[in-house]
Amino acid sequence: MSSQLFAEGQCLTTYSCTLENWEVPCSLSYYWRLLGSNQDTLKAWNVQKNAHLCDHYYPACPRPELTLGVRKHADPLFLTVLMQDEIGGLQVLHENQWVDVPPIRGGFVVNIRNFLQLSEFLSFDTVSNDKFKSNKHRVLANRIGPRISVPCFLNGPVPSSKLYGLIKELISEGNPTPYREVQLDKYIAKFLSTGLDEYQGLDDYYRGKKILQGD
Ligand SMILES: O=C(O)CCC(=O)C(=O)O
Ligand SMILES: [Fe+2]
Repeated sequence: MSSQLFAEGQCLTTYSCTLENWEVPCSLSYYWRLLGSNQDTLKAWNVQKNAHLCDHYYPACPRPELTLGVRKHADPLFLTVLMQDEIGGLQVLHENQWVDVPPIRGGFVVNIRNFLQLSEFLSFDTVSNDKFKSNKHRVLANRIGPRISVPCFLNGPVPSSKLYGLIKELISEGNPTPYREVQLDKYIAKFLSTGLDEYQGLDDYYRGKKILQGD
């Protein structure tokens, strides 16, 4: 029987309370501190305000070799905190190899998402950037199932035509960003209208490259 974790009554309630009390205030502040930015910018971007929980339900698959649970992708906005059940199947792309992310009871997976990578580009040199990058991941289909996972997406600002990218106090002449500013509504529209594994994320905003249609 799968998903014992989620069958234990209070699990989701506990999870969302934990996120509310711990994750949102702490983990984002932590990344923000690593950026060298102050908490006012974090508040100004409303990163902590716009989070949602999502349930993924992966039925048992009789021919897992023919398909995937979720195709390769990087999450688009700030941070994802994910609780997965004991079935497993999540993999992360590391040095061109797919590496299993085994479920750890009571543990969360934290994915850096593209927007946090963009912010990070504003504050560190290229070497540091490589350490603090949004990751590509996927989920394998499994004969055993169902598998359940519950990501909490910390989305940051509500999509609008406002431009994001430069954390002004972190920019200096010797530390320019390779990315143009991002208009969040266009960025999200492109994410939603593109196949997960075709989605180029921040590549569209890399300076010198042709950007979105109509830009
Ligand atoms: O189900 C999982 O473990 C990961 C799902 C995922 O990658 C996502 O929701 O963005
Ligand atoms: Fe994801």
